[in-house]
Amino acid sequence: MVTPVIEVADLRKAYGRRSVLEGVSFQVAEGEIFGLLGPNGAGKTTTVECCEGLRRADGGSVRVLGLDPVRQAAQLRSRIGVQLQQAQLQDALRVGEALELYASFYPRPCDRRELLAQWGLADHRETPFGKLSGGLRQRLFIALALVGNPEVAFLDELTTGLDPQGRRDTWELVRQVRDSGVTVVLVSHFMDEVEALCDRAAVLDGGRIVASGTPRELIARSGIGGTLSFRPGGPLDPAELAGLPGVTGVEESDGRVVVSGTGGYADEVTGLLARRGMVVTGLRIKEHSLDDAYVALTGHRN
Ligand SMILES: Nc1ncnc2c1ncn2[C@@H]1O[C@H](COP(=O)(O)OP(=O)(O)OP(=O)(O)O)[C@@H](O)[C@H]1O
Repeated sequence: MVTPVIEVADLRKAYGRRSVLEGVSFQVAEGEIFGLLGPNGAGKTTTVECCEGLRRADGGSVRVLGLDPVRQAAQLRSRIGVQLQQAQLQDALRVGEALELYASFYPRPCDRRELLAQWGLADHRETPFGKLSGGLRQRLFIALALVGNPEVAFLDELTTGLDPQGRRDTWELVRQVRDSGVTVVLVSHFMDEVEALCDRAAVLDGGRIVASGTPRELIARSGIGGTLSFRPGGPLDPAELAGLPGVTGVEESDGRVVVSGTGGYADEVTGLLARRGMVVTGLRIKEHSLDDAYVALTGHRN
């Protein structure tokens, strides 16, 4: 990895006697969308707040853009953008006023008109915060995180409260933000979101990172594999299939053969069928999703 934008090493944090982070380490590269996943209470927000300089770690080290978020807070603050998890604004504050207020905290804020248009808020410039729908509030919070032209944006619960189309639109906008050179750290509960959006992700559980990598790597690492099923055109010995590398199970029902496996098991099965000259029909391959991998890695249903 080229010089990482975020370097977290052996991060430790306790609230009173309760240890929440027990040696968390990960790195985020420039210009990537990095996801932080984990069950409720896993310590995601605490980790991100240590990166933002909002919380002081008990041990370990955190560097963001090469800066110590606590000791060099003033320098860092102007270079990062933060979407607060349960952010609230005064009901009477208008959308345009909120953006101007947040822009005033930064030395090089972006063009507010463009930002409003980009996030579909142009027609709501004069709308008071209290009158915005849940979806528009969410878009405003994201816009507020970006108004300072940050080099790193921390987005927490990005699409909570958005409808399916709104979520997809938001993902596309976040990709554009990434493509413009901003590094994005995304705290998310939604596996489909991480799978669709993140270049890499880390799974936090029990105060530690239990796995990290691209969504594909996380699925592969969880060892859950997938299934391949078909109707054979002639007799086939299930024991022969079961003996192939990566195959973890073979079942037959209703004339269909269902082979489960991991790694390159599917290539092994199709190779065997080809060697036997076996014609099959109704071939289906089902790969497991990041959702399945998450359950396998953490033992929690999301
Ligand atoms: N200020 C605090 N004082 C005491 N305990 C806290 C404090 N903040 C968080 N905690 C506890 O620390 C644990 C980790 O919280 P944190 O918010 O970091 O987790 P999270 O993974 O972001 O959870 P969620 O997905 O529910 O937002 C939780 O059990 C929480 O109750």
